[in-house]
Amino acid sequence: MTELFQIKGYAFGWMNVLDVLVGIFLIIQFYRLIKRTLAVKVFLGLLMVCSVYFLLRILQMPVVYDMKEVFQLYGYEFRWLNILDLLIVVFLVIQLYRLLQGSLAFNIFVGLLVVYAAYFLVQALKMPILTNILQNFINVGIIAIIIIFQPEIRKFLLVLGKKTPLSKDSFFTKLFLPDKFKSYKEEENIIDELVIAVARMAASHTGALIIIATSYRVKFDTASSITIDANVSAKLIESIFAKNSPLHDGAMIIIGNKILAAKVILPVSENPDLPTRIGLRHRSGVGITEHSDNLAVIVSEERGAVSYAQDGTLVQNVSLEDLKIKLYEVLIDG
Ligand SMILES: Nc1ncnc2c1ncn2[C@@H]1O[C@H](COP(=O)(O)OP(=O)(O)OP(=O)(O)O)[C@@H](O)[C@H]1O
Repeated sequence: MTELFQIKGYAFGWMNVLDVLVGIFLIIQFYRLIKRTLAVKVFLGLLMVCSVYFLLRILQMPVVYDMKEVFQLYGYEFRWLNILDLLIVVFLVIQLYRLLQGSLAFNIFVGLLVVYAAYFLVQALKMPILTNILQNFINVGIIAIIIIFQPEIRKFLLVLGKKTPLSKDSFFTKLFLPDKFKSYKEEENIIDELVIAVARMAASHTGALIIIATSYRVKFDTASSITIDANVSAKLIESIFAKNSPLHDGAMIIIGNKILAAKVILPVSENPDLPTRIGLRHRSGVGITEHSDNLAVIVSEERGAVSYAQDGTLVQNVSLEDLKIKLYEVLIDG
């Protein structure tokens, strides 16, 4: 095939262009296929990691790499890219620490770091047998890490995916996906109705557990639940959670603009770091958010306080204003 153009010594032909176009087409098709599911957040997270990876690869191209040194320290030369590299690594380690903090995986993470440190130590001390053993351990360790940290890796990619340029209000989305740039009247109405209901239930100490599911594939036990399938309205929410209502026990699931079900039994969180005084309503609210990007809104019957749970973290005693901001973040910015 004839050569079309050259970039930094690389020749590009028609096939390369076709290759890129087919690649882009497949990515767009795949995105459209999964855009209403939770997987889209993971996919966007992966896309972001890949983009950063390619960016870093490109930055290491000789032309860029030959930039002038910044300074010298004990005979080592430091370049701008070394500093950027270091900053990115520090940022990632901090993010990883924040993500794992408080979970069982954190101890495993520290254990793995110790193995790594030991490996570098025995290597520096030129102890071949130990070096070999630890090296093999580390090689297998990569697969072990993926298996052990599967929920955390998923959560990490979800967090990244939420902040990608494809978020609803990003410049990129407005420019290239104008159908997403619509008015959010319906979502704003849902938020208003929810906040009104929560305010009234908190004032009357009516216990409530509302799950706002952002993915259509929310999994819950349907055997015990009652299907509602009605528009979200403050009055309906209040009547469901009213103390003498036969539907008040358990959680309510909201998906899109519909109250999908009530009386739902959710998985209870087993996180030992949750405050000991909280009961099952709060624990099950946290439980449903641990491996999904649902938001749980909880009104305490005992204290009349409002809390929400997201990504397995419980935020207690939030004001109605804070709740509204969180709902905007989940339903509109998400
Ligand atoms: N697994 C579950 N899934 C959904 N809802 C649950 C679950 N377990 C308990 N609940 C709800 O929580 C209620 C019991 O709340 P409990 O007093 O144990 O929790 P709490 O967190 O202390 O809340 P409160 O502050 O309102 O008392 C039950 O009546 C039921 O409605």
